[in-house]
Amino acid sequence: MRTIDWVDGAIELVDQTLLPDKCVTLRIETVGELVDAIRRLAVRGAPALGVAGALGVLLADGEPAQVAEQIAALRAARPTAVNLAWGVDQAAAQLPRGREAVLAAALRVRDDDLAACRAMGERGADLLEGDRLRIMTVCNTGGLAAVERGTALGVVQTLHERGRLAEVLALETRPLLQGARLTTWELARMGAPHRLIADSAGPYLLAKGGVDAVLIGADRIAANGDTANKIGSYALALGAERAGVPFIVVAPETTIDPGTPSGDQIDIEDRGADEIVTIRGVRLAPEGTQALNPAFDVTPHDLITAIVTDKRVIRP
Ligand SMILES: CSC[C@H]1O[C@H](OP(=O)(O)O)[C@H](O)[C@@H]1O
Repeated sequence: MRTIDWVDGAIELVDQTLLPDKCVTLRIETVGELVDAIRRLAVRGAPALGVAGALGVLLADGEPAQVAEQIAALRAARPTAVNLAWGVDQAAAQLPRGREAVLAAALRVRDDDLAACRAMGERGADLLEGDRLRIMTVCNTGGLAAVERGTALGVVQTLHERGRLAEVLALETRPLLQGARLTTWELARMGAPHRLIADSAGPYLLAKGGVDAVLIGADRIAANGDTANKIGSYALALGAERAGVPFIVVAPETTIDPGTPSGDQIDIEDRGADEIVTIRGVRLAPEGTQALNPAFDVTPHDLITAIVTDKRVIRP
């Protein structure tokens, strides 16, 4: 199943806001529809956003000034994952050469992601030692965060295919519950053993000794290795460091941003109070309760054991 693809002149993508209850494919035909899908996380995950950005350039239409405005809006739809802007730029750079050149560039971004995810799965599984591995992970980093297979959960899938996976402990990942809704759905489809845990249980279970490695994805890796990822990643990194458990980031080379010197310069998306004080439209906190909602945090490079990409393993 492909999370996102170019089909008969439009983007088709799985609407992840409806999972795990319904698997619905949306047909996206305008930049406005795509920006909306990105903003409400119908399509999400750094690699998938890179592909969405590249394919989205093909949807831009009108006078040159209108095309430029649409491309700028697409590029800025979410700030933290470097892949979105990178994907837009890969395709937009070909606009002077015509639509066929843009299409070729966008399809190359898609096809490169397919190859990258398979390579990361192999490289990550090769890096880990042991035949009955217990893996902890946060958010969703499977095929739903890419075109297929994904990053950290792609390593899990490869471990499972090799018969080396004992269990996955998946953090539910408040507030949008990518772990509870999406990672469990993907692990069940794989037939991989797993249990869901509350986010705050992660560091405690690491301290208890039930985890062989923490595998996470990334939205932007700064030049010094500081890594922005879903909120809760930093807490796991602290817990892993204290427990002596390897903390491994799995991300394609396209998530590394040499233009950002360190984690301090990464723009962390704040998604507003509603996602914190309500859940699926039901209010959790008293009317008028204020909230802080950083969607990502930054793990300093010195808490990261290794970064596995499609081309190499990077150690501090
Ligand atoms: C494979 S990278 C996926 C990455 O994106 C997620 O964020 P979001 O669900 O808000 O797009 C999370 O940070 C994952 O690690």
